[in-house]
Amino acid sequence: MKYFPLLMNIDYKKVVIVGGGHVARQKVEALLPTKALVTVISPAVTEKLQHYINEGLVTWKEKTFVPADLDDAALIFAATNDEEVNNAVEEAAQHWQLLSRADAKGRVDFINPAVVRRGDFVLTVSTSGANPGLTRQVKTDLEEQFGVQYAQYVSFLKEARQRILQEFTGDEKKQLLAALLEPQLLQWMEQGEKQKCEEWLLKRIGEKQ
Ligand SMILES: C[C@@]1(CC(=O)O)C2=NC(=C\c3[nH]c(c(CCC(=O)O)c3CC(=O)O)Cc3[nH]c(c(CC(=O)O)c3CCC(=O)O)/C=C3\N/C(=C\2)[C@@H](CCC(=O)O)[C@]3(C)CC(=O)O)/[C@H]1CCC(=O)O
Ligand SMILES: NC(=O)c1ccc[n+]([C@@H]2O[C@H](COP(=O)([O-])OP(=O)(O)OC[C@H]3O[C@@H](n4cnc5c(N)ncnc54)[C@H](O)[C@@H]3O)[C@@H](O)[C@H]2O)c1
Repeated sequence: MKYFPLLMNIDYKKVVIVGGGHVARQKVEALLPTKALVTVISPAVTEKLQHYINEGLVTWKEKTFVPADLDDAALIFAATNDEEVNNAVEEAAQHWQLLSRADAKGRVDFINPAVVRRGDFVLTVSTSGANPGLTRQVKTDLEEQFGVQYAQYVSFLKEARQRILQEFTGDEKKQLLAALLEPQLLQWMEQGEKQKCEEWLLKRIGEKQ
């Protein structure tokens, strides 16, 4: 299967997860950084999920699945350990609702990549379902390769780029945008020397207007 990768804005959209086990917990954790409105449908939930429910981060309907649970959902996760229930979720999902089945059976509108988040910097990995274990392994490698300092680095790059776009045009703009990716800036950020990055920028583009 050739999946189409994208980063989706699901803020304030309803997301229904059917099932309250470890896989449901993984899906919830992937959704937590967003402002999606998440409801879990399940007679039981894991301890971690119970914690998110207590914190008001997720709504829990303590019951078995019925089709009306999917009303108004933009995204649906069928994540129970019972293929019949996952089939019932699939049957109840409207054509305009996007469905993901954790058991990878039947209709699967989307699958979930592994995600490494460093602020605005987001790395995703998938094997298109071929081997989720490899996906996890590569994610772990990426976590090491792209450490937490990337959040600050990308935040600096964002602000610097916005200023360049506002204040320069043509070749000058192109050259400044290219210079911004000099390895030296990342090295300074890794050494905790953000000030040097700011100075570097000021030297090239002048004081803030
Ligand atoms: C990335 C990640 C995100 C997430 O879960 O959201 C994710 N699986 C993760 C881990 C993981 N999953 C499994 C293992 C055990 C090793 C193994 O079985 O290989 C491990 C490894 C571990 O946990 O260490 C078992 C498994 N997974 C699926 C099936 C059903 C099947 O393939 O038939 C079975 C067998 C169940 C059974 O035994 O019956 C199916 C899917 N899992 C996917 C995503 C989608 C394709 C991802 C891709 O393209 O590679 C897809 C198709 C659907 C979906 O769920 O979206 C998450 C990364 C963790 C992280 O981020 O750290
Ligand atoms: N995508 C992945 O990463 C991945 C990994 C492992 C397993 N899986 C698949 O996902 C399934 C779920 O795995 P798990 O580890 O979360 O299982 P689990 O046993 O921990 O959890 C299953 C959950 O489904 C709930 N449930 C059962 N019947 C229900 C119903 N009628 N209505 C609502 N909820 C119901 C249970 O209460 C439980 O909370 C597995 O069976 C497997 O097919 C996927």
